[in-house]
Amino acid sequence: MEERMAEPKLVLVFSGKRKSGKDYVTDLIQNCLGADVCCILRLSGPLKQQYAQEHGLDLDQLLGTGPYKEHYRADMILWGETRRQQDPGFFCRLATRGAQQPVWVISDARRMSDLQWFWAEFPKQTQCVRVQSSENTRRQRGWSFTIGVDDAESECGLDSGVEFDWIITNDTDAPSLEEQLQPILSLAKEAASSV
Ligand SMILES: Nc1ncnc2c1ncn2[C@@H]1O[C@H](COP(=O)(O)OP(=O)(O)OP(=O)(O)O)[C@@H](O)[C@H]1O
Ligand SMILES: C[C@@](O)(CCOP(=O)(O)O)CC(=O)O
Repeated sequence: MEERMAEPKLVLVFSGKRKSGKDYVTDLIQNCLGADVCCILRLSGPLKQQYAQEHGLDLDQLLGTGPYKEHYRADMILWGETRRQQDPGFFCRLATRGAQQPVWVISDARRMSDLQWFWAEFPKQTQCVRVQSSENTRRQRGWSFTIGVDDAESECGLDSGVEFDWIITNDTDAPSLEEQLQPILSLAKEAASSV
């Protein structure tokens, strides 16, 4: 039985490479709109929860930004992929369960099957947003290329074949995030206030 209570007015599905700033940008959006209007949903949330439980790990650290998560990333990816092979929408359904706000921000789409799930469930509401940063910037934020992670579907699954509705460049020499996010915020405010 589906636990979802309300249909969202807008679903912003974010993707981007590691340390491109997906969390930073989506937090900014939520701060601008308010938590009563906009929720941040992470597909990796239920994945990490289940993975931590099965492996006796510290969920808070897996949800954080530090090296602990990176240590387990490759194995978490493989673990999640076995679940997705059986049911590609598994984590999408869990992550969106019970969401009530009119604007949903999905912070971490990684695979075409993630986008396809949102397009199928919410064809009118779904907009795809790519966050991009140069490798240099990402390195300054702690990224380093890892075989089995940065060359795998988890990081490369949306590199091509997607026409993003919006592309946000999160680099110091790009226009400010406030400026770049303006049209998305306007759209979200409009959607949230529609009946
Ligand atoms: N525009 C910015 N200004 C200052 N710091 C930033 C900016 N964008 C990102 N950061 C910082 O860079 C780090 C990585 O950003 P963030 O966690 O948002 O990336 P991510 O794409 O969600 O990474 P991951 O895939 O590892 O979850 C964080 O410490 C964040 O605060
Ligand atoms: C295992 C995985 O969910 C980790 C995501 O971690 P994060 O979004 O970078 O915090 C990535 C994946 O599902 O491929």
